[in-house]
Amino acid sequence: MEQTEVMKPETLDELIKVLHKIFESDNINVEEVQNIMEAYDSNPQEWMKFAKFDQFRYTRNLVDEGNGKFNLMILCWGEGHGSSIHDHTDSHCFMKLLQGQLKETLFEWPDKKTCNMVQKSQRILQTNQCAYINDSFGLHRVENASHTECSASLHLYSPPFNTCQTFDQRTGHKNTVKMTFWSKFGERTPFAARCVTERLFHTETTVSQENN
Ligand SMILES: N[C@@H](CS(=O)O)C(=O)O
Ligand SMILES: [Fe+2]
Repeated sequence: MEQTEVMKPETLDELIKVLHKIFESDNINVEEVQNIMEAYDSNPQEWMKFAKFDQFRYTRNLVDEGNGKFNLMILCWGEGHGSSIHDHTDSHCFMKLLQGQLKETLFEWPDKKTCNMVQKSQRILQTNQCAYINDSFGLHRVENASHTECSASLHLYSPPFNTCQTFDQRTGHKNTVKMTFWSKFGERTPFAARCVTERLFHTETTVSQENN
């Protein structure tokens, strides 16, 4: 696949511009995106306005809607926060560490008969590193294992999605989960809107609304 020369985005804005350009095409070169995201040296001054933490759970903060081609967001992980085991709804998922470390544990899809969840591998992602996953790699869980430091990561999902499946590690049972934003473009998502969404999802479907 054709790859434009690997350039180093000097700022987050520049990175976003390059990503827009790359995703104009329908053929995505995963390595190219990964390289470009990794080449950006995280500068907290540039992304601080998006990074809104919660005391209890990791938060998802929308940064850019990528002309409908991708969603770019900053996830904020307090000490000990983590996600459930989940899939990525047939999308590309790039995850670049902006601050701190994150532990990523990879799992096989549960066995159809036994429902067993098998752990494949585990790694620690360091600041500025960019990981990649899609459903063909399996499932993962991400955790900030630190008890003293928070972490922040920049995620790009293409195409964008707002539900995924989570899996119980012991039983392999899955749940469909709606994924919401804690903030959008630096502004906290209105409380009323969040409540309405929650009510709709709890009464009209059985989809639970939470981070995964
Ligand atoms: N995929 C997760 C974050 S992570 O644990 O990879 C999310 O978008 O909330
Ligand atoms: Fe994920």
